[in-house]
Amino acid sequence: ATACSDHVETAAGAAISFNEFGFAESTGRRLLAVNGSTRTLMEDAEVLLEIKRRITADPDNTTFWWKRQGKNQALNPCKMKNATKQYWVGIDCTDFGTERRVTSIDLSNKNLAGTLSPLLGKLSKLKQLNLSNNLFTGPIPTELPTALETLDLANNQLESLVPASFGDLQNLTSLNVANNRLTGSIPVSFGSLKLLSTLNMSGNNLTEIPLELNSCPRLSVVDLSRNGIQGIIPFQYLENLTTLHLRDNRLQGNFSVLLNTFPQLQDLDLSNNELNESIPATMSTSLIQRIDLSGNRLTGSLPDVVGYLPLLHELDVSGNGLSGVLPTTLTLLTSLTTFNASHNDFDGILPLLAGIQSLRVFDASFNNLTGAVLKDFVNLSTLVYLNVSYNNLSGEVPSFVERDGVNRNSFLQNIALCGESINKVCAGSSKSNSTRTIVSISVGSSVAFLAVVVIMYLCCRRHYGGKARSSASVSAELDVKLTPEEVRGATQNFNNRNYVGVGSMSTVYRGVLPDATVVAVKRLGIQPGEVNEPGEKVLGEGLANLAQVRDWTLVKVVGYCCSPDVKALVIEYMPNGTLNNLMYPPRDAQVVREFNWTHRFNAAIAVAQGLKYLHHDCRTSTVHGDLKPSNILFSAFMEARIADFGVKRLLASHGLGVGASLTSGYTAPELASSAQEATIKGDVYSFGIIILELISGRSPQSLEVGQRLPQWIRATISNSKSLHNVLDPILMSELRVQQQRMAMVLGVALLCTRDDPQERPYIPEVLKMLNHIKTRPQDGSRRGSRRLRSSRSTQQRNQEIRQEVPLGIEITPSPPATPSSTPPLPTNPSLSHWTPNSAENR
Ligand SMILES: Nc1ncnc2c1ncn2[C@@H]1O[C@H](COP(=O)(O)OP(=O)(O)OP(=O)(O)O)[C@@H](O)[C@H]1O
Repeated sequence: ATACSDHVETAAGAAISFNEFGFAESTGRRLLAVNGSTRTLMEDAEVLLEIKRRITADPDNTTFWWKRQGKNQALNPCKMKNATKQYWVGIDCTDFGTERRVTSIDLSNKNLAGTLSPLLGKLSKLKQLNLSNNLFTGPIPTELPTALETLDLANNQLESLVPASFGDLQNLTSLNVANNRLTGSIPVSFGSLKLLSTLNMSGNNLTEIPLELNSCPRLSVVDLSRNGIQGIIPFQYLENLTTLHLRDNRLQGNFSVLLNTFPQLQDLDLSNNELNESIPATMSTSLIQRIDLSGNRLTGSLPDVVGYLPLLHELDVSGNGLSGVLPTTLTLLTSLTTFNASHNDFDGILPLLAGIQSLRVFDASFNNLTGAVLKDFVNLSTLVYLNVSYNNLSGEVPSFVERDGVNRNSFLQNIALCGESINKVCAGSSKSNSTRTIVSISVGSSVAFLAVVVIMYLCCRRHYGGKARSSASVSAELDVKLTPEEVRGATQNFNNRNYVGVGSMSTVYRGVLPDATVVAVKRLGIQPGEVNEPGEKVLGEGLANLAQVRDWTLVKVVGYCCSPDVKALVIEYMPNGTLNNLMYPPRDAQVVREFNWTHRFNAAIAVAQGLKYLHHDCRTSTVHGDLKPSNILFSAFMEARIADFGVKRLLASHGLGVGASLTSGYTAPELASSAQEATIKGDVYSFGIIILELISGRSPQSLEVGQRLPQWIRATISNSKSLHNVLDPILMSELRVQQQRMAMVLGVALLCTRDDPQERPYIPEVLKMLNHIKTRPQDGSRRGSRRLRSSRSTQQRNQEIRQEVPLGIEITPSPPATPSSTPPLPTNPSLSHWTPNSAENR
């Protein structure tokens, strides 16, 4: 009997000897005393049977032949030469003198579910273990085979602390436990892994990287992205490090050491962290090829030194607070393929990159760049994506060959740019705008309407940095009216193949415009003749107005069509679908798993930014009036944007769709019970419900009749004094690390959903609170004392939040920091590959 005898008893219960074919035979003796490591093939086989026993689902029958076979009930896990069937799939053996032993298990991608046997560690000769891409749950066994060289448990649902015993795997060269639910710190024992070369622990809930990783001299590829890792970057010197990915964490502090003391570094990704220093002025990593610092809070300039990195081919510093001119040394980067400096405060002229014959992607949008666009640059034949929109560029855009990604959309919102290629007549030019469909604001339409359009346009188009626009550019940029032929052409005559989804008043189709822009065409369900001719004209004007409301926080209305038989809005296509798609069936398990707290919190902040824009940053406040998850759409980079602003109200003002009531559960009580017009405080209520839904995973429509989500949540937490009973189970694994934030965000949502509209905060105040919660240190330490100028004092609001969430969780009152100008945008390429509509349409 041994400590593991319970497992042994379930095994064969008979001793084994080899027959002449190399098969083992039962001899009737008890077989395995798994007191230490396995010593024979038979003992290896017994452990494999125990591993199999822990597998609760094997839909492809992968382990079917893992059993005794033949007349003699022989047990041989090693594949016989030339065997094509009836062998133990996934097992490889190696000869050790006279004996064969199990040295490799590969059960990757087999849809297996179950738990990992603690006996795994007994396999004394096992060198390779690959159980990746399955559905294993439970903990990683603390005892693992000490001969292991490669261990791959990625893409399962393993849930535990990272065992300190990993440090005993002295032969380990590659460890991959990405995309599980591991928590806690990486153990300091990792410092003993002297042969470790590849370490991938991305997509877990890890919180700390130990300094001891610097003692792993062979480390070459490290990926710790998408965790909740806080604190400073601890790496100091690793001679062989080539790839370091730390994106989507909460790392702070200085990173100059990475660019100066890692001689082999080629690929550095620190995107979407909380780095707030400046980019180092010296860099000595001469092998570096890719640097991604996007989505941080970097300040200062982009130093000249980047131009002296001879092999650099990808540089992304977008979404920071960088300023100054773009360095002229960029022209020296002869291998550059991708340059992204968008969403910063750069000024000066566009760098002269026409000589870089490898350049494929150039994005300097949302800055303050000035000067002209040069002919050689725009005609660079390698360029597949160009975006210099939202700058102050001027002069005539030289003629160029339009192509995917390089077209007139590359130059949007530069007041002083003109030229035939962007359909805007240059002052003094006699050429008229000819071929394209400029909205012809008909002679018959009233001057008053034009004034309305111009005012709406001016107030609701905001440069990223809030710059005002002159009316001179307005008429030329109203290039949004499409003919029914163009809309039919884009959607292959509304072919069902292009069907995306349907709402109460419209059907949405995917479409492609002649310039290859992929769009969503929202065809309004208005029958020919339902609107008379004058009404149609006014409706067209209303749609044109909607197309002018533009901000990066909103789903862009690219154009509209208003003819007797086709009334449609042509909208930016959002490949990651709606918030509903991400949270509820039919949905993709991987997507759900990845729609974690960070994504949800970022989505809440993005929606608050969008509402702030609509309510307060326009000169004329715009009420959304129908905010709900199906009107929050996600871009390819998982940025949440608001859609459908004002559509239902526009239709209602024409007596259309009056039967299509506002979606229950999201409408504020004062509006649901009266015929009152939508209000901004009504939007705040709907927003609060959406946050409650993000936290609880419950749609207000899933509750019993008469029950409301805020009341249900208030009652549940005041009874249980715990977040457990209200939290979406998918977020449960993050609770320990994010508890304070979750509680505070919940408190904000409950403030927003107070019954009395007067008691609800305005959205800028909500945004400040959310930004503050996002930036506050997890340990609750206090920040500076800048005060929030709002209708209520910050202390009062903090007090209210705590009243709303009586959980016994310490919520440290501290004044909100001024929100950063550009909150980092979440990126998640794997989500962007997912097409919600394919699932939806099944
Ligand atoms: N811009 C877009 N990109 C991708 N998919 C979209 C886009 N706009 C809408 N959809 C999809 O089409 C569906 C129908 O959208 P629509 O706006 O017509 O209705 P809704 O907002 O879902 O409902 P309701 O009309 O009741 O408010 C959405 O649920 C979404 O899945």
